[in-house]
Amino acid sequence: MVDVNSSLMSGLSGLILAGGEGRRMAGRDKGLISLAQKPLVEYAIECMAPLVDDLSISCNRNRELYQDYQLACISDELENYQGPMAGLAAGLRHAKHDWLLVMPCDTPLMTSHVMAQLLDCLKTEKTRNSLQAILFSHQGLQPLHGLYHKSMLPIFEQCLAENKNALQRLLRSMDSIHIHQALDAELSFNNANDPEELHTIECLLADNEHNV
Ligand SMILES: Nc1nc2c(ncn2[C@@H]2O[C@H](COP(=O)(O)OP(=O)(O)OP(=O)(O)O)[C@@H](O)[C@H]2O)c(=O)[nH]1
Repeated sequence: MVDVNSSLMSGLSGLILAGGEGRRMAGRDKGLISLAQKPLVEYAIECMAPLVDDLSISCNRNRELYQDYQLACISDELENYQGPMAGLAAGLRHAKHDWLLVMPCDTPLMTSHVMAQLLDCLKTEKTRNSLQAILFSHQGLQPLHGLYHKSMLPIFEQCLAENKNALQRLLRSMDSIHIHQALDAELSFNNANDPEELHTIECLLADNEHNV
């Protein structure tokens, strides 16, 4: 298990992606959907807050509700929904620091301990200077849980301008990406795309609490 405190670094920005259309959730704003009486975005805030010193929410609707969390709310500044790459670009544009730690709002079982593994990969000067992104692999590449460097911003902007917003395809074509095999992360990447998956996660959460 990674020690979160030893992984803390000064000068890290954070972003929670909550700006999607939620079509598989009947168009509902996923970050605000309740799981065990708590909106999904709150799970992500609790996971990220111990790790970063400048946390923002990427949201395109219900700004007034997200503002209750006293965090900066960043919209994509693009017409229509162009996918998570648009949220990442806006997040990097507004980030105070060179590195941005990112997670989506729909993985409430993700923990600070697992996310901190990415910070450990940043510890050596050599790694820090040569990389543009550090991402998890867990049953495949997980581009929405990662560390992105500011130098990715022009790349994202160009892709978006050319309507090439497939994140996986872009990242797989780059060699300045480090991929870290996630440890102790059996359930952490389970995401709630639709009501059925949300129910499954609710049961897992109840089991977890029961076993503590
Ligand atoms: N800022 C921003 N975030 C997005 C956008 N699309 C998806 N996301 C976020 O990326 C994560 C994964 O989103 P998906 O489940 O693939 O897409 P979604 O729009 O939320 O849901 P569907 O419409 O059902 O695909 C979630 O945290 C979303 O909030 C977007 O256009 N802008």
